[in-house]
Amino acid sequence: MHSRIVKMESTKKSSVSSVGILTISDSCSKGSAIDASGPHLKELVQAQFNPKFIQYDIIPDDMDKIENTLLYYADVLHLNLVLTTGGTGFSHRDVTPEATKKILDKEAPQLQLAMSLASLEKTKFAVLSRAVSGIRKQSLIINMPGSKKAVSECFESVRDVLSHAIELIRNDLEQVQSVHRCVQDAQSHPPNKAEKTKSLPRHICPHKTGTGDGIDRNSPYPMIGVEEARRIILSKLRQYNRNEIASFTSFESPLDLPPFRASIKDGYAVKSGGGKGIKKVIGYVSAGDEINDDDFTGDCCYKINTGAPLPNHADCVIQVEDTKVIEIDSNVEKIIEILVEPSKDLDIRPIGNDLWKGERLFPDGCFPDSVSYPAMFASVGQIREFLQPKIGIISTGDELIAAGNELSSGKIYDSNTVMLKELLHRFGFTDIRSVIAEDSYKSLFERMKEMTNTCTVTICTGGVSMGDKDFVKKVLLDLKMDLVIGRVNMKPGKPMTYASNPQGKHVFGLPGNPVSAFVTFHLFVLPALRYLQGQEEQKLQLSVISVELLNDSIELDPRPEFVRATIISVKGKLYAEVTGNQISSRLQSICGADVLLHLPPRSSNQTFVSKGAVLDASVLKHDFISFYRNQL
Ligand SMILES: Nc1nc2c(c(=O)[nH]1)N[C@H]1C(S)=C(S)[C@@H](COP(=O)(O)OP(=O)(O)OC[C@H]3O[C@@H](n4cnc5c(N)ncnc54)[C@H](O)[C@@H]3O)O[C@H]1N2
Ligand code: MOO
Ligand SMILES: [Mg+2]
Repeated sequence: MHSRIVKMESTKKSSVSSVGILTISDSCSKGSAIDASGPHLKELVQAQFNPKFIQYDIIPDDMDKIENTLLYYADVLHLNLVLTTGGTGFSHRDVTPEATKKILDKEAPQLQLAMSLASLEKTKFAVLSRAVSGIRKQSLIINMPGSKKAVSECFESVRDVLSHAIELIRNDLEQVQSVHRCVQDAQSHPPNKAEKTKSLPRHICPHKTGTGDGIDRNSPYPMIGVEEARRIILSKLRQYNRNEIASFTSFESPLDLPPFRASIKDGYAVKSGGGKGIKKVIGYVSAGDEINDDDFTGDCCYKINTGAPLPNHADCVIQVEDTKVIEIDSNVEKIIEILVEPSKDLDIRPIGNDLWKGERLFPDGCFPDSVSYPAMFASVGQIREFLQPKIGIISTGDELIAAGNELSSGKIYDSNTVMLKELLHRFGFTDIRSVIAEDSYKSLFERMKEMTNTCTVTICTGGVSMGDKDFVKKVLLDLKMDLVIGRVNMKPGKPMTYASNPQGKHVFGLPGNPVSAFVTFHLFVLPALRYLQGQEEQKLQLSVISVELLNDSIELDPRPEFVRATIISVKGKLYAEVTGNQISSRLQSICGADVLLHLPPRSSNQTFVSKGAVLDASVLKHDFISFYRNQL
């Protein structure tokens, strides 16, 4: 897919602030034809709406690609308006309407009628268009034919109603989503019928999505679920960084291992044809010796060590335990007796037994990690470090003083930088730089620009919530990054922010509270870093186990909660005990934290979890069992 993001400064306000233009054409996608209708649509859209953001792509006439791109535009980019051009006719490759119908929530046939009537005034061939229009989530999607003239006519016939159509879609869905969120956050108080109507949203939802200014001071960012946030981040990584990820299937061994026939035992190299009995010891072979090519008779043998190269004319090794010394002189064995019948190839590791020349270092389904990757390369003579994404840490805050310095009034020590560095080391990431940014727009803008220029992943802490010095989101938008996550429905970590750009740069704006940063690092940053190391997608998240709760009772929060807990093994069964007060400023709650317990959000039929509840828990470290006991 050829992809280009065009962003413009807005001068007049329009409700159409983000537009997708999708050219669907085999020949334009291959480069054998030049797309005229897509760029023309872009000019028309720009003149009509002056949107802040236009996403323009060219893809072939392929059902799956069309469907996936439309889903990406509607579900991930949340574009207001999506105009497709091409693939609407009668030829066998034309499948745009079929792919579009598959993803629409509602059809809007009158838009097509308006466009058809306008086109029919110019040409009777307009009846040969099968285009469809409709709504998916908050996006209005309209198919148009694949010529410059046709898109002009079609756009002209509907352009005056598009802005209003989008206002209707956004208001409607905003309302529904706000109610849904309130239900999620406070399920003990489900909205009644009146509350669901547009004019009566009386229930004050603490997490409702607003404009963030004027009288509506709620965050303008929708609060999405943890799983949805993970999906969005992964889709961005796949979109922007897939090609950078090394394919482990391509590494082949340049040599055989072992490179020679090697003895598996300490013993005697013999000719199996010589049978058992008395043998004259005609030499000693140790690991590292050259391969011996001298022929010998069946009544002779070589003393040999494990790993030593087998003499070329021997075909069997008899271990020391199956022999007897008959004659020895000054510690040098002269004659021995073989007590068992020798058999060909016994205790010999053939050439290429462990890895043969041309064999893949990392077979299918077996992905390397920070140990096996450099070790496998070293075994075939190559020095290779495991993939190390460049990582930048920015801690924001005028209050921060680095440990080791004197604390003055109103200041606190910076623990986030140290914690994140140590976590990165724990998980094998070494290419790290860090900086502290002051709580000013200028300072943060400069630090963020610098970091995003040099690093693939920037982990920023603080400055993502609602304060007048919380500049992270604004800076990311001004750096023209796609800010696709502004809040997540979780505790702690609600203001978690994520943005990326087509250059494959990713920024995680973690909340400043130290425990919120700890939790969101594990749930969102670590999987992204693992992706960039080439890890298998199923292995990006922390391992999840089942544990039994030891605490008497824990009150549930309206948000799903990730609670730090210590693991106790009682005869192999795993129990979890919460690490004290869980307020997100109390760093001490990560002391002794072996897992993050997943607590469900409060609901009308569940307001707390009690002792004995079986819960999922994300494992934070390898040595995750703190105590072993015989009984509780
Ligand atoms: N009006 C609202 N206020 C807040 C909301 C909200 O929804 N509405 N959300 C709260 C939640 S939840 C969190 S979490 C925090 C997130 O705050 P920020 O990401 O904006 O972070 P800061 O304001 O910069 O700092 C918060 C807190 O953390 C301390 N901090 C920051 N950096 C460090 C560091 N490197 N080492 C140690 N401690 C650090 C900072 O001093 C503050 O105490 O917002 C709530 N507010
Ligand atoms: O989500 Mo904040 O992280 O509750 O403290
Ligand atoms: Mg703040």
